[in-house]
Formats: sequence, structure tokens, C-alpha cells
Amino acid sequence: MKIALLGYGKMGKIIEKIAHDRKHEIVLKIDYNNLDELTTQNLQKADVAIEFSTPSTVLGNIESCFKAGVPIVVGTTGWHHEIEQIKEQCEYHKAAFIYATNFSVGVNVFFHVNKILAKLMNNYPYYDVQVEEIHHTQKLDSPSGTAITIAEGILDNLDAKKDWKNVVISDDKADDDTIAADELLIESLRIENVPGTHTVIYDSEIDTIEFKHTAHNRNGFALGAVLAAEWIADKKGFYSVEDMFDFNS
Ligand SMILES: NC(=O)C1=CN([C@@H]2O[C@H](COP(=O)(O)OP(=O)(O)OC[C@H]3O[C@@H](n4cnc5c(N)ncnc54)[C@H](O)[C@@H]3O)[C@@H](O)[C@H]2O)C=CC1
Ligand SMILES: O=C(O)C1=N[C@H](C(=O)O)C[C@H](O)C1
Repeated sequence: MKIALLGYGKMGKIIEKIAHDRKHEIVLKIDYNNLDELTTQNLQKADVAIEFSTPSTVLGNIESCFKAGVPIVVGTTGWHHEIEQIKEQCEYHKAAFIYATNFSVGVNVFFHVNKILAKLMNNYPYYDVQVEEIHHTQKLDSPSGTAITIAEGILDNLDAKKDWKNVVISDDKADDDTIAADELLIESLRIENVPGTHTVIYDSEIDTIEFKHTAHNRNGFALGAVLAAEWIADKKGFYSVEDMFDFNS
């Protein structure tokens, strides 16, 4: 398969290696230094594009792929409030699109079990719940996309929580740590070189239940993105990674 990489930073470079290992060819690599090469003609040399850029550039890149008729895998986070308008654009262009806040298999298992756990915890209202995420200091968005997906999984299944609220912890100080009983706290910490750690914490006076995913490196995210590219290449339509893994069947 011929792949275009839109974003050639930490993730783009690992995706390139895994794509080569799986016998794919990289026909276009776009980063901040060669944006002039992001043309319809160049995009159309690829069977599929994989987008890991920045929250402020991802929407333009999605639109370019839709217009060029190239299926696109989107891993960039920090833009998901725009998801409905992307879905409409995808349908309008009869395009192919798949996205995930986290492409790793382990995290997608975690997402699934998180929902089951939240439903179960309705029976034990003396536990309060919060989410904690830790990432490297270059990360542009807070909370992480993964933490938002985890929070949405809890809000959809645990009656006590109605909305999430993010608190960024820096130098042991929180920016605004007031939280209502029906709000789900997402704490964000930034620590040098952490690829991504997410914990769901149910705490009571008696004990604490912690459900945690720790990424040891970025290989799982990158492999998942290449698997998504293989999956979407011959499809049309708007998909999320849940459609690819389908743990319910
Ligand atoms: N969904 C998932 O599984 C994962 C998502 N991510 C997300 O992927 C994104 C990228 O992460 P990293 O590679 O760590 O960031 P990075 O900062 O290392 O790389 C971003 C790259 O985008 C390039 N870029 C800037 N403007 C661009 C444009 N207009 N078009 C194309 N590329 C452009 C930059 O030059 C840079 O090479 C972030 O939003 C991050 O949160 C990261 C890991 C896993
Ligand atoms: O920026 C990152 O590095 C990561 N971003 C994603 C997110 O925001 O959840 C996925 C992963 O945690 C790494």
C-alpha cells in the first residue's frame, strides 16, 4: 500500500518504520518544513493518508484528503469538538475517514472495560471517581484525547457524573481545583518523556480501586494507526476505531 504521512514528528517517524516493516511504501511525508508539497496531485499518489500533526492543522489536512478522494486515518487529538462537522464533510465528499484518540490495542481494551466498570460502580455510590492522565511536556492539548474518551465512557454509564472538568497540575499546584459532586475530575500532569499513562480511580473511605494503562513507548499507537490504514483503504464512510476493533461481537 502507498501511504502519505501528514505529520512527521514523534509519531510520523515511528509509523514510517512500522509501515515499512509491514511492506508498505511511504510516498509523501509532510511536516512544518514542506507544507508546499501538500497538493492534491501529491496526495493522490497515496492509497491512504495517516494524519498525526497538531490540533490547529488537522482540520485543514482532513479537508485536503476529502477533496483529493484519499482515505484518511486521523490520530491527532485536541479537535474532537469539531467531529460532527467532519462527519458531515465526510458524507458530502463520499470520503473514507477513521479516527481514534488512541490507536493502541491495549487502550481500546481499556476503553471497553472502563465502560463496564462504570456501569457496575452505580451499585456502589460511596466510591467517587476521577481520571488522571500523564504525558510528556511537549504535548499541546489538555486533557489528552484518551482521557476525554475515558471520561465519556464513564459519563455514559455512571449516573452520578454529568460532565467532566479538567484540572492541570503543575508544580504540585492545580489551576482551579473546585469541583462539583456531579463533575468528573480529569487531572492532567506533564512530566518529561512520558509516552502516555491513564488511570481511572474509584476512591472511598475504605479503599481505592485503580484501573491503569501505561504506554511503555509509542509503538502501540503507531501499529494501530497502520492497521487502521490497512482497514480503511478499501472502504467509504465515517468510522471510529471502535468499528475496527468491535469488542461487542
Ligand atoms: N491517536 C493516537 O493513538 C495518538 C495520537 N497522538 C496525537 O498525534 C499528534 C502528533 O503527535 P506527535 O507526533 O507526538 O507530535 P509532534 O509534535 O512530534 O509532531 C507533529 C508534526 O506535525 C508537523 N506539522 C506541523 N504543521 C503541519 C501541517 N500543516 N501538516 C502536516 N504536519 C504538520 C510538525 O512539523 C511535526 O512534525 C498529537 O495531537 C498527539 O496528541 C499521539 C500519539 C498517539
Ligand atoms: O500526545 C501524545 O503523546 C498522545 N496523545 C494521545 C492523547 O491525547 O490521548 C494518545 C496518547 O496518549 C499519546
